[in-house]
Amino acid sequence: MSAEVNLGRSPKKKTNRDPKNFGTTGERFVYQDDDAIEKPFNWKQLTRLISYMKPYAKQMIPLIVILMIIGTVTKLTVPYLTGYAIDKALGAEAGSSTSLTLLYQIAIAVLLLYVVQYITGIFRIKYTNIIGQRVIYDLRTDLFRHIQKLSFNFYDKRPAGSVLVRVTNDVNSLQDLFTNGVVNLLIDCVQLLGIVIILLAINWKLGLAVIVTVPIMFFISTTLRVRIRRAWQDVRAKNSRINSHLNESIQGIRVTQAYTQEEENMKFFDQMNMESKKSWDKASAMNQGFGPLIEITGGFGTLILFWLGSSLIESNELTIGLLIAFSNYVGNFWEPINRLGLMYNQLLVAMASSERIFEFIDEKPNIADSEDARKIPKIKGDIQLRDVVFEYEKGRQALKGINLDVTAGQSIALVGHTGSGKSTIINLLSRFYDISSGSITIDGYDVRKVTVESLRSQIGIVLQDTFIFSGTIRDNIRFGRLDATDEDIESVAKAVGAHDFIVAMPGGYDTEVEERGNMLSMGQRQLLSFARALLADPRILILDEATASIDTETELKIQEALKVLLQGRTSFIVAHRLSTIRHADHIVVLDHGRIIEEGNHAALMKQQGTYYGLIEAQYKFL
Ligand SMILES: Nc1ncnc2c1ncn2[C@@H]1O[C@H](COP(=O)(O)OP(=O)(O)OP(=O)(O)O)[C@@H](O)[C@H]1O
Repeated sequence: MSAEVNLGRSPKKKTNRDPKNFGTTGERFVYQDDDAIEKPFNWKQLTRLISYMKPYAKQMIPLIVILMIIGTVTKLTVPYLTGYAIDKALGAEAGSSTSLTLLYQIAIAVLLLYVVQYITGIFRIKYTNIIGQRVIYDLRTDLFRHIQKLSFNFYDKRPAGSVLVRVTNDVNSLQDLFTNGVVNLLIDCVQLLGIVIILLAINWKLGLAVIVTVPIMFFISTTLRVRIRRAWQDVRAKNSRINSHLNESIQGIRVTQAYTQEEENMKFFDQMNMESKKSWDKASAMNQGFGPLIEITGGFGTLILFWLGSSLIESNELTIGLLIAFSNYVGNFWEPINRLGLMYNQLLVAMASSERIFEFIDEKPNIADSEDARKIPKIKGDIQLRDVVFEYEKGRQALKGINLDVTAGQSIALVGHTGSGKSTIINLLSRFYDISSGSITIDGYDVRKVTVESLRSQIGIVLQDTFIFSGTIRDNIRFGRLDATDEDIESVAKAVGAHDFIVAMPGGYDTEVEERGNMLSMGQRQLLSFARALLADPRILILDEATASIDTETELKIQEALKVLLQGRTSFIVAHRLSTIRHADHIVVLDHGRIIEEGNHAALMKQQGTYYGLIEAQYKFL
């Protein structure tokens, strides 16, 4: 696109007003909950997610696995050595005597094991973080590259906020899974297996008795955690509704005060605040119950251990040292089970996030080059519309058979009531949508048969809602043609009459403007967007004229700038100002998707038809 396209401004957004989707329903304020926050397991999706690790798998995964195995083995050796020390060095085993030398040796061995465990842990975390960060980087890049290609109809159906949430929150929520989750899952499984084997090897009877508590533990850890997490999610959802309401209230404070709606507003706020408090109380109560419940189950395991263990010691089937080692292993048991419960939770959330991310990645742009698409050569600017029919949604025609012949260099003003189809025509010319039937040709080339890039790069678009990106004024103009020199930029700014106000700004062309250019006036923003379009020097120019009223002086400046901008190009203007309409070579009057009148201003006024009525009604004060 040679000039500017504002994706944020989708003309007619449809919102899903199904009450089922609303969290808080009030008569006036309705805040929609985000999509599902968790989804059941989906192996295919998980495999697809994990495939993002593939590029790094060869390099790092073997190393991580080795570090993980060393770490686990060292960890699991310590309890055994402790038991051994008690039996052999402290003489707890029948027939053995106290040996301080052996005790020191074992203590040094334990210390060394801890050091090894610490070092392997550091490197393992380092490498898993590297993989995690790279995977997230790749995923974010893929997603951003893809959403930039998606067509207008995709954005028509989705509020900008939901797209944003996917690129930020959903990707971030996968971060934990990749940095710790996958590796921890492996470590925990290996550790659990190791402990089970050791327990059974030390004493199978005691081992079996203790392992019985595992399913209970696992059940508590997963089920209860799921419920606790949901409760906290509910708290977050309620808080985010409060935030939405706050945001809306503050933004609309002038209207609220003007209509004395403060009390009414307060009632809604109070209701939401109360809901948030209730959900917090609930979540917090559940949270407090979790720890003690785990401890009680742990205590139950210890009870079995000591009850059965003591009788095994009596019958000489177990030594005191081994019983202590056993109890240490059991202590180590809960840790991985607990983490697996956490991991299970993380996976459910990751499933929902990845589903949403992949839904975007799998969305095919509607507007894509056909297989035999060719580059359109340098455009002259002859345009033909033949029986153009278009529907945004099946069965509702926005254009009902438009025929139009435009010769290169002509300026066409599109006028008509709101919803008559003006914006639709300009959207179709640059192929933001494909027509349902008929044809649109530029210099004899059907727009569907040429590459989108070659077409759009020769069409400039200046939208009503001028989009200013954060950066300098110079950068904003340069957006029209990235290789333009500073001299080119100044020369187009001068040509459209923007130079004077730019140099009067504190930093001149290097003044930083905020995103959306709030520090610039409407007229200044318009002039900047004209400069941007002029720099791009497109053969066809599409202009959606701003409707906002501006003072007469700025109006004159804009008209002057327009003259420069339109010179020598074919232009389509969704015109709102009488002066613009009057200067157009050809005026097309639309009504309910049809052309009902066309000609120049004088001829159309003479007809005393719809155009005459429109001008009389809308422009008589200008
Ligand atoms: N993205 C969309 N999805 C569905 N229908 C749409 C969409 N955009 C426009 N329409 C419908 O198509 C018809 C023509 O709309 P269009 O935006 O072209 O009108 P317009 O003449 O430009 O109006 P305005 O002067 O208000 O901008 C209208 O009935 C409108 O509701």
